[in-house]
Amino acid sequence: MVSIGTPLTGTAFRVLFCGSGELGKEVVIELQRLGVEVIAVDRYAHAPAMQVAHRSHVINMLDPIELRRVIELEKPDLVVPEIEAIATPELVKLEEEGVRVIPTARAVNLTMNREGIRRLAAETLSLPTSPYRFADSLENYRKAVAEIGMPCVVKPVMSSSGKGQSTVRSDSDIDAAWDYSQQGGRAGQGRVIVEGFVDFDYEITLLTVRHAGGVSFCEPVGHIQEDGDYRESWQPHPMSRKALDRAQEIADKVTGDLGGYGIFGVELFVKGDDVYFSEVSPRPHDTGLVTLISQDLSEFALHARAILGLPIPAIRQLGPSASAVILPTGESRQPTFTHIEEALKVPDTQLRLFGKPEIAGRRRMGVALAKGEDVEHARALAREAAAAVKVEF
Ligand SMILES: Nc1ncnc2c1ncn2[C@@H]1O[C@H](COP(=O)(O)OP(=O)(O)OP(=O)(O)O)[C@@H](O)[C@H]1O
Ligand SMILES: NCC(=O)N[C@@H]1O[C@H](COP(=O)([O-])[O-])[C@@H](O)[C@H]1O
Ligand SMILES: [Mg+2]
Repeated sequence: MVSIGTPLTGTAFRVLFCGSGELGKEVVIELQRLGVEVIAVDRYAHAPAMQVAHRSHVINMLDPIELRRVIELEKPDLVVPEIEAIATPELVKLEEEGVRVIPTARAVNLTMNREGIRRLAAETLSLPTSPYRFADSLENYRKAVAEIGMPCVVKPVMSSSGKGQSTVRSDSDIDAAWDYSQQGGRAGQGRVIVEGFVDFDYEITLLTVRHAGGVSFCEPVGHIQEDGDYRESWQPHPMSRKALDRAQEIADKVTGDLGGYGIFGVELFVKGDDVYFSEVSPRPHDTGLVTLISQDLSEFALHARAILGLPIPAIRQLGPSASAVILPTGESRQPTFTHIEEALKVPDTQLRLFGKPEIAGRRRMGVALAKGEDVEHARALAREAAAAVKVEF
């Protein structure tokens, strides 16, 4: 039996977030609705999820000592990783000592490093992936590129949202891609993955939720990425029965191995009826922001329910829907958003402004959401709404 006490008292059910960005913010809101006490942690103050949590801590989450200190101080019922950049081996130790990590410390540790999850998927679970090599010196990297062939995609093993990622199309790109990867990694320099370029027809995120009642899949989320970072997503993405079956099989296998309760974003490339595993987030996925408008239970609500051990008897898809990011470039510690009236004048359009306290360069600050007559219509409305919002620095 699940029991939830009263926040800020001795009976509270307490959840601690490692990472407090826009994805965590929506999960925190869902947990608040269920009367859960929430503690938000991140590397900087006033992060989005901190603004809706009961309290927060600012620490270097890559430092195992600081991470342990905060978890031992707060003694949460659940620790919910929200980003990859955490001292995950320390979470493995803490789990052995009885701390509950969502979905499992092993899942979080394996997926924070591309090498862990890629070897698990391709070598242990025999799932189809792009060909790949790992390298940690310029010399080995050049060898890896020669073996994989061009075009190929180079990524730091520890990075996300496309940071440090580039595609090598000709000899003249080779050294530049290495240099770029050495600047873009999040935790330490060096190791990269070189992946054969998959010439896919389309790519999807298959949101997969593992919960007390079993495994449920959301309708496939289609998306477009630029520079390795998401720009637009939509749901449902049309797929052949065969490709969808294959996608669900892959998602079931990989999330089954990672284990635990929660939502997973399984990233897949599809060519004809062939499906290739790319990577998986053991947490809500940015492309899944579309579910804020496209489903009765968003991926964030599903995560909240699953981690609490609550039932998910059905997930209702509400029709063709899309999201488009608000991704300005500028410098400010107090950006202002205007022309919001423009963005919201169309029926079935919504906006999320994340409330990030600073922008230095390019940063995702919000997202526009829309429903339409079909996916193309919804995409056009979401793009228009996102473009209408002006940011003043
Ligand atoms: N091997 C590949 N072949 C073709 N395209 C690729 C390949 N690897 C990555 N891409 C493209 O780059 C995008 C980002 O790649 P990937 O998901 O590995 O990066 P990421 O930094 O983990 O991004 P995120 O954190 O947003 O998931 C993919 O969604 C896809 O569009
Ligand atoms: N693809 C992963 C992803 O979208 N993660 C989301 O972005 C935040 C970091 O944003 P920031 O870089 O603007 O601080 C993370 O905290 C998470 O919510
Ligand atoms: Mg990805």
